[in-house]
Formats: sequence, structure tokens, C-alpha cells
Amino acid sequence: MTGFEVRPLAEGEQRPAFELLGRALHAPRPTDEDWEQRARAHAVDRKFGAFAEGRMVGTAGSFGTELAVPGGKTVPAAAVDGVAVRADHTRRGVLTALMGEQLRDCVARGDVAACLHASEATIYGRFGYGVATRGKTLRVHKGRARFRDDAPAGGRVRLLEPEEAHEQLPGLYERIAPYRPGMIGRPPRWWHWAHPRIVAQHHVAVHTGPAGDDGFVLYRPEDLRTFEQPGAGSALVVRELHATGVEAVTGLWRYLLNVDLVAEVRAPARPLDEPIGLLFTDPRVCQVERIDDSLWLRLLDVPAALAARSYGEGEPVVLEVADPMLPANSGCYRISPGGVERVEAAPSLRLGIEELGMLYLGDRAPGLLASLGRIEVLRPEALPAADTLFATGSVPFCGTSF
Ligand SMILES: CC(=O)SCCNC(=O)CCNC(=O)[C@H](O)C(C)(C)COP(=O)(O)OP(=O)(O)OC[C@H]1O[C@@H](n2cnc3c(N)ncnc32)[C@H](O)[C@@H]1OP(=O)(O)O
Repeated sequence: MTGFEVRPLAEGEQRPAFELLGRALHAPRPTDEDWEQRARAHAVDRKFGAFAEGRMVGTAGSFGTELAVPGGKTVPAAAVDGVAVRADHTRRGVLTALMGEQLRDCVARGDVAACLHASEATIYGRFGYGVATRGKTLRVHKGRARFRDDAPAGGRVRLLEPEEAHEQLPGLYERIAPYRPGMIGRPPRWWHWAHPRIVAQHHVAVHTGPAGDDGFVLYRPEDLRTFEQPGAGSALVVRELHATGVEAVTGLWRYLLNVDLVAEVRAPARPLDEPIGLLFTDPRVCQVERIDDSLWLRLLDVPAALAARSYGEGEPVVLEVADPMLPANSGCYRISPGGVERVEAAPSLRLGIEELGMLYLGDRAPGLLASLGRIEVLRPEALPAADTLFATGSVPFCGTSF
């Protein structure tokens, strides 16, 4: 559609963009005071606006970070946020134009990947993003929860005051992450913008093991009491839990389940392989309520992304990747345990950039996507080989909201 232009935001346009976003997300309009508090995290850098008749009608932003990929390396990545189009200008191609500008800008900056958390699962596939990590929501009923005698024990937990949390958590996160594919670095901008809002609404507890601080949890109480059930107590809702290992994870769960006046602990967006149920004498006290998409991944520089991750043992496979929005990525890549090279060879498997995002961190196997018709199989023997090559041995997890 014509009738609007997309350009980088100019200095002074951060607040209208922030208000546009808030309105699109049905958030209350920020007061001058709210804006004062947030302004320092709202640099114009990496932000775009769409303008029609002199007014901003859409916006999209990102911040630069590092994404952990299989094998232990990180790649430069854009964490995309603040995407919105004014309600009176939706479905006219404004987001499509913003995404195009943003992707080209990220490529020019040298970002190897872009990632985001989606408000709706129907928006971003068309721009090449695929679901690359998922999270499960756990609910543990405290009344019946008894830890097994052989469950890890030890360590201690201390509560932090908000000022202590501001001071201590950046260093602690830095030290214990990224420990698995899908985690992102948290730049100062994230700590200035997202963290204060989270800490204002949550309690923060840190676990200390034999080697020092090795995990932390942010949680808030939710009142379950009603007129009919005045003794229902509270639920503790976990916003974040990061730890170096199962001992620290267990220590933090022991702490949460030991807080008085608590009926249940609910933890959304946990790693799919976190074995909380197995800690209890009755594993059914821990229910998986749902599994949701978490991080959406869009590879921007396919050769660099494929070269950055490790591969399992297996016969080499030639993938043909199609990326209509960033055609420089389209082509054939030979993947082998030793590495990746761009080739002019007949492909064994053909897939789109969205599907490559889905399997890149190890969340989905090529065989699964092929069985759903999302990978075209030209040589059937290549499919088990691709499954082995792309297997990671760990479940990807993001754990940072933005
Ligand atoms: C990373 C984040 O920040 S997530 C937050 C995203 N923002 C929001 O959810 C705020 C509320 N929603 C909005 O502001 C807008 O609806 C947006 C940004 C999601 C979409 O903006 P639009 O300008 O309407 O998108 P655009 O017109 O470019 O749509 C492109 C295509 O996607 C489809 N599409 C866009 N949004 C949606 C949606 N929410 N659900 C289903 N389809 C959608 C359109 O129908 C269109 O399809 P077509 O090409 O087949 O015709």
C-alpha cells in the first residue's frame, strides 16, 4: 500500500512511539512521571516509525544482544521489541514495511539473527521467524508436595531488597548464563528498562551453593482468597528462575514451597526438560498446564549462523534454503559434522527460512518438520542424517522477556 513512509525514528520521537505501543497493547497511557522513568532506556537507535499524513502510525524497535547457539558460541543478534501499528491503520501493510526495513537494517549492522516474543502466533512466520524455543507452565500443589529423600538438598536462600537486586542480579545472570542455546545476553538497556519494572512487582531470592551464588528466582504472590474461601492462601507466580544446575533449581523450589500461606506455586515458561515433578514422592503434584511458544528466531545471515553452531555425527547433507525477503541467504549449504560450506550441488532437503529457525537451536528435528510437509525431502536417506546432524542433546530455552 502507499500513503505512508517508513524511516528511522528521529530524536524526540521516542515518546510518541512508546505511547503508540502502549495503546496497541491496551496498556494505560503513560504519565509524564512514567515516561521520565523510562526515557533513558528509549534511545532512538534501532527504532523505526511509519508515518502517514505527518503522524506516526506504526513502530518497531530492537536492541543488540548475543544469542547462545548449540555448541557453546554466541552470535550477534537483534532482540526485536516494541512492534505496533495504530488500530486505525492495521492490515494495510504497515507492519510488513516496518519488518522489511528492520531486517535490512539488522543485516547491515552485522546481526546474524533476530529474535522476539510474539503477542500472537500468526504474525511473524511470514517474515521468516520460526518458533525456536518453547516453555511449559508448571503448577505445584503445595499441600501434597513432599520432596523425595534423594532429591538434591543443601545450600541456602536469601531474599534481596530491590536495591540489592538491582546491584547483584546483572552480575549473577552474567555468571550463570548463557548456559544453554536460546538464552540471550542482557545488555545495560535491558537492565535499565525491563528489570526495574520486574523487580518493582516481584520478590527476589538468591540461592547460594558450595561455589557461591548459583541461582535466583523472581516471584510474586497472587491472592487466591475469596469470600467463600477465606483460607485459600496465595499462589506464588514465578517470573524468572535461573540457576547453574539442578541443585540450585531444587533449592529454589524448596524455598518457594516453604513460604507460609502459599497453596501453590505456578511457573510459566520453564524449560521443557526441567524435571521438577521427579523431585517429589508423588510426581503428580507437579502438573504441566500448558506449553507455549517462547523465542521466535529469524536467521539473518544464514552462512554465519550455520557456521556458528555445532553439529552431531552423521553423513553430510545438502540443504536448500529459500529466503524471499533476504535473498542473499537463498542457496545450498552442505552441513557436515566438521562444518558448513555453501555449495552448487543438488540438495537433499529443501526448506524455508522459517523452518530453519525452528530447527536451528534444536527445538524441532528435521524429520518432524518433514513429516508435517514443512521440509521437502528430495533424498529420503538424508532425513535421518539431518536429524543426527541437527540434534543438540539439550533443550533450548530463552528465559528473558523483552
Ligand atoms: C515483538 C513484539 O513486539 S510482539 C507485539 C506485536 N504488537 C501487537 O500485537 C500490538 C497489536 N497489533 C498490532 O499493532 C498490529 O495488528 C500488528 C503489528 C500485529 C500487525 O500490523 P499490520 O500493519 O496490520 O500488519 P500488515 O498489514 O503488514 O499485515 C501483514 C499480513 O499479516 C497479517 N496479520 C497481521 N497481523 C495479524 C494478526 N494479528 N493476526 C493475523 N494475521 C495478521 C495480515 O492479515 C497480512 O496478511 P496478508 O499479507 O495475507 O494480507
